[in-house]
Amino acid sequence: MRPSLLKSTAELLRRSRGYASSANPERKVAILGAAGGIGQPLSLLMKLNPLVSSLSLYDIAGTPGVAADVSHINSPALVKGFMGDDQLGEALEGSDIVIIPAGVPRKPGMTRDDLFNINAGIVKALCTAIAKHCPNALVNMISNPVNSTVPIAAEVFKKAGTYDEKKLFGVTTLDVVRAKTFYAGKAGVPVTEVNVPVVGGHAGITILPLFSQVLRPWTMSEVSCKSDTHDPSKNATPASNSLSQEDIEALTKRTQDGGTEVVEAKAGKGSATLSMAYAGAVFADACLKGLNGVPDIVECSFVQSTVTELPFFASKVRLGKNGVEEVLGLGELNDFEKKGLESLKVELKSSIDKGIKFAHGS
Ligand SMILES: NC(=O)c1ccc[n+]([C@@H]2O[C@H](COP(=O)([O-])OP(=O)(O)OC[C@H]3O[C@@H](n4cnc5c(N)ncnc54)[C@H](O)[C@@H]3O)[C@@H](O)[C@H]2O)c1
Ligand SMILES: O=C(O)C[C@H](O)C(=O)O
Repeated sequence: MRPSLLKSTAELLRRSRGYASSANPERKVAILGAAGGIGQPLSLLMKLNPLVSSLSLYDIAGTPGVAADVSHINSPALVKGFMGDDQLGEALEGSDIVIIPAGVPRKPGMTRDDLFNINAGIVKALCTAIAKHCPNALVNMISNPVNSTVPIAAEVFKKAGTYDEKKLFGVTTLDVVRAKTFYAGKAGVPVTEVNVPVVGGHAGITILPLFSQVLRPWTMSEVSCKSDTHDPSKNATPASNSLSQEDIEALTKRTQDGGTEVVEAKAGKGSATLSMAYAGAVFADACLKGLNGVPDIVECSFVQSTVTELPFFASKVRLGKNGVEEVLGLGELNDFEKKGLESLKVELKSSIDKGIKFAHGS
């Protein structure tokens, strides 16, 4: 059979089996770094997402095995593996969302910035290919240091003439996942009744959880892989008043050091992979829902921003058909949070500047 006929037959089959509709159109998701510690469980979770019709798994090695394995799962997404530079273009072609967990992870004693020298080049090369092969895709950047890799991506896209600030996201969902879990554990409240905006960036003190705004989920109907629907009328739960300032300060530090806690526990075998895959899948699911026109999808993300004087900043973002629909403000901060906000700006600015400088080749 001719390849074009094969393709249209497969598409017809999928549609006739009810996998795509006008509300849930065909969606292609590409994962770059799919054979890695995050990439593999993330590939599994995206294969389970019913909004994905085509899943493209790319890495420099190991993807044929991962793709063959994941492809046997009886969910709708058609899985294809791609390996090496020669196949990157095909992997990206037609993608609606590109998720990037490619790059090296930390070992004990390292900061995320210590990864810059290797990961900056990887991200620059991958984003150059995205600009060429799927310039309209939403990009979910996981590779560290996120505070620098997102500005690198922006500069690469600007140079290629494809930059759209609505379509570039630093994935900071794991900070939110941790803040919710740690808060619920300490306050003794069900984790499903907790939501914590985490703002700033994704490294050390640049991670600022706003525990004064501990909210009931924004009408989250299910916990797993569901993004939150924002309802500003739902305000602080009584639980937000139940912890002492000392507890809140300890929870803030634990959230900021959450990545290091995992790096040390893994003792040289990498950083968070499973919780990150979960967080990455939650964020990608939110992006897919936004693209599909589901209203009021809100997640925290590190995006181009005017919330502060810094060009990129993580805060709550409303997602829509074009990516970022609205960057939401910080809300009211208490004195502790105001101090945290001022202290993080110097480090965050320096990481952003470092990324921009690298992208310009200086
Ligand atoms: N944003 C976050 O919250 C967060 C959380 C955890 C980890 N991370 C970061 O994610 C990255 C990946 O972590 P991991 O634990 O999966 O690492 P890993 O080493 O297990 O996997 C990385 C994968 O990237 C692949 N890779 C390397 N260069 C590539 C290229 N040019 N193109 C495509 N693939 C390439 C490798 O072959 C490997 O399979 C690290 O930078 C880590 O710091 C971010
Ligand atoms: O801590 C790391 O190096 C990985 C990641 O950024 C995390 O927060 O777990």
